[in-house]
Amino acid sequence: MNLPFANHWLKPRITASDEQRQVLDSGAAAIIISALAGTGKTTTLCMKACNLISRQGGKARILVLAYSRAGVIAIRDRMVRLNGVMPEGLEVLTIEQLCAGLLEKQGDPMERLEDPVRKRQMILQAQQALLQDLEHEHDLELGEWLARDVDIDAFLALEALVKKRLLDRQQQDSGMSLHDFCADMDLHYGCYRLYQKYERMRVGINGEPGFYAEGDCTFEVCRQLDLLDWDQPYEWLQERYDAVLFDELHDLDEGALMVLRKLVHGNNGIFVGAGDFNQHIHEGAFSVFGESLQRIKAYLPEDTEVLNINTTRRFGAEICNALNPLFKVEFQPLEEVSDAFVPLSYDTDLHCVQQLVELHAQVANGWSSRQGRQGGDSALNVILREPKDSFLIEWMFGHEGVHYGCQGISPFYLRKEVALTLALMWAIHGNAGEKLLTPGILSAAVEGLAHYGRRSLGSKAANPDRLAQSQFDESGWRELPGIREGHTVAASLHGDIERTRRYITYGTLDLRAVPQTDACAAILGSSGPWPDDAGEFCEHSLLRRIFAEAPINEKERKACLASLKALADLARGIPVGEFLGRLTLIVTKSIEMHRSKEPVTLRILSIEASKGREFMFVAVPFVERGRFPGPSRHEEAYRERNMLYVAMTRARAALWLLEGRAKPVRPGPV
Ligand SMILES: Nc1ncnc2c1ncn2[C@@H]1O[C@H](COP(=O)(O)OP(=O)(O)OP(=O)(O)O)[C@@H](O)[C@H]1O
Repeated sequence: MNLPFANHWLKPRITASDEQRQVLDSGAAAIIISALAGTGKTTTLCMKACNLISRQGGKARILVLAYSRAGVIAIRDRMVRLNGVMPEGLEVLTIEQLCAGLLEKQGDPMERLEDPVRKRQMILQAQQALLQDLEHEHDLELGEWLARDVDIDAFLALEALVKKRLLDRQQQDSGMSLHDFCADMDLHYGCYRLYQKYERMRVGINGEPGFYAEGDCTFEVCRQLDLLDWDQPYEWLQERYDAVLFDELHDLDEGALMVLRKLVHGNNGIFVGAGDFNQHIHEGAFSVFGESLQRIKAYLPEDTEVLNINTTRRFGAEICNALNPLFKVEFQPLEEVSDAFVPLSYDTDLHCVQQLVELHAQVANGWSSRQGRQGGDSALNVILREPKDSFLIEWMFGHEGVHYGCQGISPFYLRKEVALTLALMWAIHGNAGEKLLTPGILSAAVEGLAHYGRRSLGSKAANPDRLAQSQFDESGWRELPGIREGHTVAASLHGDIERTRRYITYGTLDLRAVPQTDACAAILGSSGPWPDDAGEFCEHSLLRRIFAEAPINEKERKACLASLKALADLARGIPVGEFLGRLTLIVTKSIEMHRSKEPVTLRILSIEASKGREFMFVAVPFVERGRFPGPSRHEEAYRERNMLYVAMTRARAALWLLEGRAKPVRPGPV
């Protein structure tokens, strides 16, 4: 195939199109731009920001918000492309970052909770505390439900829903009992009660949260706003900016909308928001965009203008023609833009990755030599639905000596569950004096050991007196090694197999310690025989036991087992020593290339990391019905469709769609 040669993306001259000009020239106090991917929404917001700044002699304070971190990166990128540098006076943040900043300014202590295992522990303590409370309440059904294992995933989904949709407030306004409200909204009553207990413990009796997990800062600001009358000003968002611009309006939930409303009504100049409902991909989240554009408009001034931009500036007619029937949308291309859409079929995963290797060679050699590596980004960007799909890609490209980078996912050998498996392989089969694995892999393995074994936890029950006072008992956590300590331990294990064995068995390098009793220690204690085939090793029942017993939620457990399977598929038929040797070679070569700043010619990205961004050459592999788009409940099916839409709309020059021959997605619609 001849790669398209087009000037539009080699020397982009960015002057506002007529559609964009409407936004720049509008005198409305608020504007909503509703448009498809690549039509220039982010660029238009950046143009508007530059316009306002220059009109105010460079003195304007402008807040540009995005829902996701990837969205923030995209705004910065477009701004630099447009303006050369980030203008002064511009703040680019996610809503959660904005809210975290406000809480910090208020002087609240801001402990962040990012560790999912610790969060799980908190939920289980809330369960214990609620069970204690129930001694005074005779609700047999709830008692029985609570006495069983709590489904952590269900809890997290309900928590996200309650916080994003501000359901507590809705329940109070409804006047219904919690029981009736849950029945009415199809929510699990027991789970809601548990959520309330967890929140009570998180926030404490004095209303000062002990910690903030992702989403809690926005929720806290919403709680503060809720205490105000509808039109009462909120000083932290009052007259702070000359304009507020919002990208990714399609992801807006009720909580974010509440914050946005206060910004818009707080004398912060004009408001411009942009969104594309097809890109709403947040799990279990709720969008007020799309059908309910009215909901947003109700929060904005009366003269809010809705403007549509139909012409995509990212890609040309070929990609538009592929997308329109597949997603039932109406992309309009610019005539002068040439692009290529190339559908390919594969029979097996190996066949799919072999085609990626060929495409990469075509892109890296053909294209960059024609451009003398001057013409911008000549990497192939592979966008994946599932992290497990990167194993075979990394393994094959690693063997080819290709310098690749991962965004939104870690290289497979640095994922905790994989690194732990590799360390166990080495500890069992390795020989003294060998320098297999790298300090980075061992560091991830030490993290894995703490994460899946959670060794010092669980042995110590939470203090019932603290629980009775609605307080978490975190004493067990303080004993766990911190991340820095983990790195130091890992560095001392590198090349020292005896020490590694000891660390896995005892969970410490302290010679007075007693052996652990968990699955990892059991593996080293077992007399074997352990298979020498690296693939069979990964499938061993004792290894699976680590993840079966780990204090993780079902989603993570499934992901760990999927990782093990993907690793087993790579390693099958290769003796452990050879497998670890080959892997170590790939990793050390990659570290060398990174150190010598060799350009990355292959990028592997998650959908989330690709959102809001664009690349010259994009391949979307492993596209099959039931895989990508994946299986989902009816209400979540739009999400799978939208993820494919996001992946397929990232290309500027060429898009390769690799579809499973047995279950292709085309002709569609998805
Ligand atoms: N007026 C213009 N002239 C030339 N190029 C433009 C213009 N407006 C936008 N572009 C280019 O079009 C491409 C898409 O723009 P942008 O990323 O802003 O679109 P978007 O609608 O925000 O995309 P997404 O929906 O994926 O977030 C970018 O390469 C941008 O530089």
